[in-house]
Amino acid sequence: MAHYGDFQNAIYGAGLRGVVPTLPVDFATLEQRARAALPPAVLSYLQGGCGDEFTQDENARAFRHWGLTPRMMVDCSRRNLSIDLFGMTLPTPLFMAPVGINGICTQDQHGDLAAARASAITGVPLMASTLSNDPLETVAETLGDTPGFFQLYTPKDVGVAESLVHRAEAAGYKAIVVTLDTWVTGWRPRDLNAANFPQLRGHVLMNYFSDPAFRKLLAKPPEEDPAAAIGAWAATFGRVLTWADMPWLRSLTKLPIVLKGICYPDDARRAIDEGADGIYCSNHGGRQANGGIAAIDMLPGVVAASGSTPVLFDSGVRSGTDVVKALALGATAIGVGRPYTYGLALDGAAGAAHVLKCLLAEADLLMAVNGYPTIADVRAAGAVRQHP
Ligand SMILES: Cc1cc2nc3c(=O)[nH]c(=O)nc-3n(C[C@H](O)[C@H](O)[C@H](O)COP(=O)(O)O)c2cc1C
Ligand SMILES: O=C(O)C(=O)c1ccccc1
Repeated sequence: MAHYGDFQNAIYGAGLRGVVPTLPVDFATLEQRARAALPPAVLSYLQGGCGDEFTQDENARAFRHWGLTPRMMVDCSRRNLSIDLFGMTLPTPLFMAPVGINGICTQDQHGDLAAARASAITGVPLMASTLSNDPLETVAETLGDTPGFFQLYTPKDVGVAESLVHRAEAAGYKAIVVTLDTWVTGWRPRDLNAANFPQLRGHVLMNYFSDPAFRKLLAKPPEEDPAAAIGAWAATFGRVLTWADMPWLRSLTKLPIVLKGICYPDDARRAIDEGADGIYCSNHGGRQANGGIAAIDMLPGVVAASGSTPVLFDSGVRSGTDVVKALALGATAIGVGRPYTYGLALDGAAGAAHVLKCLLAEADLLMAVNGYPTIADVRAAGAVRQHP
């Protein structure tokens, strides 16, 4: 039986033939390489966060104060990393978080398709962002047999919102993930100092420009008057959602609805009462609000409040060890953002797939050494808060 950890043997084996990995296997070196390779405007948008980036830094740092407990004399010669989510069995708990700038992270400007190919290669689901350089239908086709999820930025215009959801359902996505924390952009000094916001330069707006309901809002098609189309996008981009919108959202689709950005137990309980099928505990990687608590420290409370409803998690996951820790704290599935996008920027689909394989190999080997043959065992072992 093949294991994700076998990637390690493959690397050492290649070393015997004088071949070392083209991309690093750790996040710090990967980020360093991406810093050198990316155009400054893309890098600052991708790497930066809100305010002085306290929350962003805390997201990653806080994983350090959670510790795992090894269990010995357990037969871990076979590991099963699979999880059940929304009636599907997925091979691993990992997924690619929605990153609305994937499109411009590859030189061909089709980074969304490269991310989808990485998903097809690895079996790690992609949560496709509303912000994309390729229409959601083309992204869905590129996923192959790997299930995908669609992340919705809910437009103010009801017709465009409904059209996006219906298109996602028709294209075969398995859930609609509604992002709650980004109807307005957080204060991002790196981008502000460079006066750079990619969407306002016309990037990653193809889901809107290809949408029949959006096109009806325009006097001329986007191909003829891009500036007016960008203006129409900016005008409709961010609907302020409240609980009163839940019946409407529910009425749009039979697909599971996941609410992204829930970090507080009462909000998780309310979301479930209002009909959400999944809770997504995330602080948007520290890009939206500064001054908050690290997302991983909010996870246990959200899990406790969510009962049997699945809890997806992201923000600050940088290694396979982080993946296992988030599982131990009760998350059902773990999203990763910047790390795979750096891989994408450095080597397209192969680069993103490399990053995902490294995360899975490290997680699998940690489970092997620590005596956790399944994800249920990881959860049962839990994680201990060790020091501040
Ligand atoms: C450049 C960039 C663009 C993002 N775009 C979106 C998006 O379009 N939709 C969304 O819901 N979240 C978006 N996010 C947030 C991610 O889905 C995720 O919550 C975050 O990146 C997780 O943190 P990490 O980068 O520390 O892994 C974006 C994040 C980054 C870094
Ligand atoms: O950059 C982001 O994190 C993001 O998702 C976004 C998208 C549109 C407007 C503001 C932020």
